[in-house]
Amino acid sequence: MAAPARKSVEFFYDVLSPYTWLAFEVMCRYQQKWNIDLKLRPFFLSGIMQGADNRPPGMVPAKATYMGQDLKRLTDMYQVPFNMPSNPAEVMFIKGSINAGRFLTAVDMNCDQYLEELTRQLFLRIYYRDEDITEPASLMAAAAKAGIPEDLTKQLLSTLKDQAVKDRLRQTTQAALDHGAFGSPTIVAHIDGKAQMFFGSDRLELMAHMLGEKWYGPLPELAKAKM
Ligand SMILES: N[C@@H](CCC(=O)N[C@@H](CS)C(=O)NCC(=O)O)C(=O)O
Repeated sequence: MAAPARKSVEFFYDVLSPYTWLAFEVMCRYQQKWNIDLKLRPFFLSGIMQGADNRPPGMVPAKATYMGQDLKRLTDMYQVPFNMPSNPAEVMFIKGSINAGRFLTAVDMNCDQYLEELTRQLFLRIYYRDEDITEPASLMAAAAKAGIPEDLTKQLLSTLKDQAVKDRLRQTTQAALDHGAFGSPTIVAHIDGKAQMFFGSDRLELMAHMLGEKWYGPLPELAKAKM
């Protein structure tokens, strides 16, 4: 009997979103375990908020307070080394992620073998070491940790204002909006010819159910070792 066809799962994300880091790490843990092709698709969360007429939950003071506690508990459970930056409002609402989004897009367009590790390194910068992700030197440092050769990084950084890169980031953002996105992470699983959209790091169990895959929790390796 032929093996069942692999299902494709698109992971739309912006590294400015701390919940997205959780979902990203869990999806990376599961990508070899499940019969899926995981496609990382960097988008621009501000564009999503605008396009969906939404606003970041962190702008509502009670939600911001709750999110701080929620993320602390969740990141412990998910084993993701999260630290809230010293000035989260500056990081999220002033500095933003346009350069990081364009850099991830350029990497996706030219050398996507580095995309997963570069994404992780950018998350580590903002949400572990409280470091900048907007300046070219910051992107250089993340790229070096992700193993991208220095000359290639310089060349990619020189394309951040190119129309092709801007258009691609805009198109990816629009593609997510077309699937009904209103925040990050937005995950689109293509199941039996139908695109199913899931929002949030807390919908992965549901997505596994829809995919017909087994869910072992956020730490599948540990769960396996215990069995
Ligand atoms: N419940 C979701 C929350 C994810 C979330 O709040 N994401 C933010 C960015 S950090 C967002 O885009 N929120 C849009 C909204 O809540 O409408 C989870 O656990 O992952």
